[in-house]
Amino acid sequence: MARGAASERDGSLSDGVRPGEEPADAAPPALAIEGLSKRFGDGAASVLAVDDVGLTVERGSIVGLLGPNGAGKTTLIKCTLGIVLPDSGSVRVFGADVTDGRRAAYANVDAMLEGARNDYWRLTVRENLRYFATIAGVDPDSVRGRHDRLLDRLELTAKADTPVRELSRGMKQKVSLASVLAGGAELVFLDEPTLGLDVESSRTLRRELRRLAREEGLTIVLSSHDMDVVEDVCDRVVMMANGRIVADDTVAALRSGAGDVVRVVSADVDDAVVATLRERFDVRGVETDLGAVERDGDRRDGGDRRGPTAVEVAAGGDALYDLMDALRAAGVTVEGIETVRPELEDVFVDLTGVEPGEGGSDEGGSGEGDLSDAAADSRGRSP
Ligand SMILES: Nc1ncnc2c1ncn2[C@@H]1O[C@H](COP(=O)(O)OP(=O)(O)OP(=O)(O)O)[C@@H](O)[C@H]1O
Repeated sequence: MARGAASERDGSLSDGVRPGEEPADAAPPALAIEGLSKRFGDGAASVLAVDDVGLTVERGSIVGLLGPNGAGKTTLIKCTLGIVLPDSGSVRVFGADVTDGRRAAYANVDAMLEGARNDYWRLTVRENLRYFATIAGVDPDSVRGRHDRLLDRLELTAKADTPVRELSRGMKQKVSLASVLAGGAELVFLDEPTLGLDVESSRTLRRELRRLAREEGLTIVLSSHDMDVVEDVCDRVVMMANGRIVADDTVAALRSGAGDVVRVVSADVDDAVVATLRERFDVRGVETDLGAVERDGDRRDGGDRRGPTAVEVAAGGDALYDLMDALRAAGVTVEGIETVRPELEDVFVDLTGVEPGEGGSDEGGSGEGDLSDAAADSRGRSP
């Protein structure tokens, strides 16, 4: 995003309190969205991509935006960034209404949308950081120390003077993140920031995101289909489906609120028993004697399976008694029973009806190019 006279702080991203200002705890949130709606097209063929969404993101927090393909995440982010004009609703960034003054409101906002595509590949890593600091309105010499720290923490120091085009994909992605942070943005939108990264690079990037939020007060809105990344990094998760927010809570609260799932172990649990249970209960997983787990019909075991030995069933409260009755009626001698904590992925499937990364009610894309194109346009650059 174009940034105006961005701050030239060299060690911290957070504003602190200046004389005459309200204390930090009274400061407006980094992002406040109210009643935001966006419909594409007219008449019967129109799509209500975002449907009356309200969302507040506190300073220094990391919020994960999740949802199946077509849920409205991209449109919501585009509306928030001013790339798409919403039909109704308001967006305030650090208290500033974006319709009152776009340039000022977005002064400390930036976005990394599909990673490496936004960098200048012919420039070196350090030249990219200096360039993006400059277009953010910051003298690059004044933030040299900040750039050194970013390069160090993202393990890019050895490549600082290498043209970006010569780097691996993972490194390019880390350069993109560094570029986004080079000018001192205080609110950043990161679209699939770890997509395609190897395990080590992903870990480095996650660690740096956590540190930036915790130590420097950076506010991050992160969209990802990777539940591990979301669990690892995000303070809070906002799930969207069909243009609406269907859940907004911490990972722990979402998992604990998902209801009890019990795991029943027994040599008597075979395919016939599982089929019987499926008629009355929500069977979440089946564990075979080979140790493979089948979830929601997606079998991942090999060919030589002899049959399940454990089954996971959603059975909180009275349903547990019903389950025990059903097992007894099916001639199953229970060898072990335990409560299983649902994964964030289970919560996602429950709320949206689809697996992460799959389409929701609409398989169509945005129809107007992806976010990375929009971001590149808004920043006036091309790789
Ligand atoms: N420019 C457009 N014209 C028409 N329909 C659009 C346009 N942009 C988005 N849509 C529709 O709006 C809905 C929400 O799309 P959006 O891209 O915001 O979802 P998403 O959650 O970001 O999906 P993904 O995970 O695939 O990126 C979809 O039905 C999509 O087809």
